Amino acid sequence: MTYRGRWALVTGASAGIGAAFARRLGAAGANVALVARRRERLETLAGELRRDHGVDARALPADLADPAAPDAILDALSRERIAPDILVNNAGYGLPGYYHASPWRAHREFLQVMVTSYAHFVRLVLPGMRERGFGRIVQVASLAGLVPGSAGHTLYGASKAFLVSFSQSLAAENEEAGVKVTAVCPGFTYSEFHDVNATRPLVSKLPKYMFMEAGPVVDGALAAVERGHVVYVPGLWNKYVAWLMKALPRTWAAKAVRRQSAKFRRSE
Ligand SMILES: NC(=O)C1=CN([C@@H]2O[C@H](COP(=O)(O)OP(=O)(O)OC[C@H]3O[C@@H](n4cnc5c(N)ncnc54)[C@H](OP(=O)(O)O)[C@@H]3O)[C@@H](O)[C@H]2O)C=CC1
Ligand SMILES: CC(=O)[C@H](N)C(=O)O
Repeated sequence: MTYRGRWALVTGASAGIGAAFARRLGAAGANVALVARRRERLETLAGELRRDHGVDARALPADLADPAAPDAILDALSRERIAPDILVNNAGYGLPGYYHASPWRAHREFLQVMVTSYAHFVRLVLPGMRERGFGRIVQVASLAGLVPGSAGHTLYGASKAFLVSFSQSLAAENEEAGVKVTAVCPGFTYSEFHDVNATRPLVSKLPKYMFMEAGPVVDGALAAVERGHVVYVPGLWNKYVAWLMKALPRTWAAKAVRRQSAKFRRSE
């Protein structure tokens, strides 16, 4: 699939899965608007995309914990007459510990980044996509959004379950308008995610077959959105876990998640 001449907006583009999306989309000919907090990383990546793929690229540093950020980003793009045909909602992190152990501000900001900013970006780009009869919306959820909640990182699985359900409704509402929507649900993926939330010592003890590189996750996600696959789980192991969690009685699945997640969720 070529996206030559189209603009993509990628959040969380300064590292990991988001940076992989930006590179794959650039390689497919898309111009790419890059959003994250680390300006220097975005500018370096924008230069790489221009140099390696001959596409246009913009660095748009922003903290998505700021409720005004999505409007400011789309206003900046609109001033340059840029209207995204592709949105990759990806920015995210894990907030370790039990719910009562973090202040409400930490939870409020988490929900702003992981849930509200996603919904806000979609609302800002969707009308234009529908008018043009073309749109691709990829929302990076997680396998954690398809399984019962774990102890620790309390809002994480819930935020990802929201993205799965939100994407399903968006797909149903917009299929006729030429707008395709996919929630991609990776399992453990090599990125900075587990360094940022200081769980690397825990997850590094997990079997390697539980992990995937970001590139194949992204390749699968882009192929999934093109074929209209609304909830996409990359990798055989993750597909097996998703299937097992659906096949088991809920109480058994919840017990299994509780047992397994104790190995990689921080309780403090
Ligand atoms: N890695 C994994 O095992 C899995 C990850 N996921 C999901 O994938 C997505 C990407 O994570 P991943 O690539 O792994 O992790 P990384 O930590 O490598 O990348 C996270 C990205 O999100 C950005 N980000 C974080 N907080 C903010 C903020 N407040 N404002 C703007 N940007 C922000 C970071 O940029 P910066 O710090 O520069 O702001 C960075 O670009 C997340 O939604 C995560 O939940 C899902 C399943 C598995
Ligand atoms: C980052 C992830 O979503 C991973 N599956 C985890 O739960 O840590």
